[in-house]
Amino acid sequence: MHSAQGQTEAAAGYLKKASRIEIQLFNFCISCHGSLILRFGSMKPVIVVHGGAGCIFKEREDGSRSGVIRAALKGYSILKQGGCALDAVEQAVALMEDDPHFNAGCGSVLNQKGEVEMDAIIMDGKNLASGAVSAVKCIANPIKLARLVMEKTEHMLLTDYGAQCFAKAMGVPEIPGEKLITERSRERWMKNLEPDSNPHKFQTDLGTVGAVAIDSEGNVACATSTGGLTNKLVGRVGDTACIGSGGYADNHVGATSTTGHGESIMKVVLARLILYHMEQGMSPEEASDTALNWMKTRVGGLGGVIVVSNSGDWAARFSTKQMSWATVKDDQLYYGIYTGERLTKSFEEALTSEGF
Ligand SMILES: NC(=O)C[C@H](N)C(=O)O
Repeated sequence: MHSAQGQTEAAAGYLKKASRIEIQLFNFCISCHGSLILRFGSMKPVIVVHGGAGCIFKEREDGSRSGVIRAALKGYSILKQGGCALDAVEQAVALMEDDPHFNAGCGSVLNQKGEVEMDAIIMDGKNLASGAVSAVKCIANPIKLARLVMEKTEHMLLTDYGAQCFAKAMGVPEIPGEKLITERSRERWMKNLEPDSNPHKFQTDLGTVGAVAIDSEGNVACATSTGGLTNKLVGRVGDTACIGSGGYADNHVGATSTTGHGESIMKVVLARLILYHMEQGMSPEEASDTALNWMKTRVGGLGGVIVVSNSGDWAARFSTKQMSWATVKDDQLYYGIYTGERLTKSFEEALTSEGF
């Protein structure tokens, strides 16, 4: 009896192993609707980035547009050279963190005390590994620290002082907080401190950054980074650092990165909700619209999302007035800011015009 059971278990174990070997050899996956996606050879890489949903002031439009285009070109170049989705999203987001047009890294909005406190998350769709940091100060690229949390610790989220100690231990250079503060974010912070101010008016100019990608091996990844909300309470942690809210990536479905009103995004767990709708058979676009609409009607929150599916379909959708976004697929760049806007250029032409 025992030995028969033992044999059965051994056979089951062998089968598990055998099917795993097959999966590695042929790299196929069974989608949620039961259809078989065979990926002999390689996937076409795709990257989608966003520079935040909200209301982008006229004077910031050009900078915002060129910032997302540059980030998408950077990420796609990595993918085109055979780099992995994780590297592509990390580098694309780091580029936007360094760009003062966005509310992430340098250019982040200020908390009530006039300091920059940043949140970031990265996730690997291959094994669902993820790393995040929240309320971090005095580092240039929170997304790189989030990746170190993912790769060098057994944890998924480090915050504030602990994250700072970890950064030090990892040799991440500390920079003066002042270096992350732009004239614009200081002005806005001061305006919001005036007794008759309306901080909500300025919350519409959000500017969080994010990226999702699929690489030639069919692996997906996401990354999101933000300074959060203007004049937020010290220690406020937003959606960006929270897995399933600020982003989610799973090779079985796809990857998504979100932006918008963080507390609303957390209430509906927006990133995972989109992937859930895709598991139920919706396209990235339908899933995004359904989830954004749900967030609007259920909790009155507005936002934007970017999505890539595990078959390389993508979407950039928002319920706010604007969201800057850019995508590269099949060596073609697509980008826009306004609802319905979809401009296009070849990858090569864009590389030249952006001076890469
Ligand atoms: N700009 C944003 O997207 C804000 C971010 N979701 C937050 O609430 O922290």
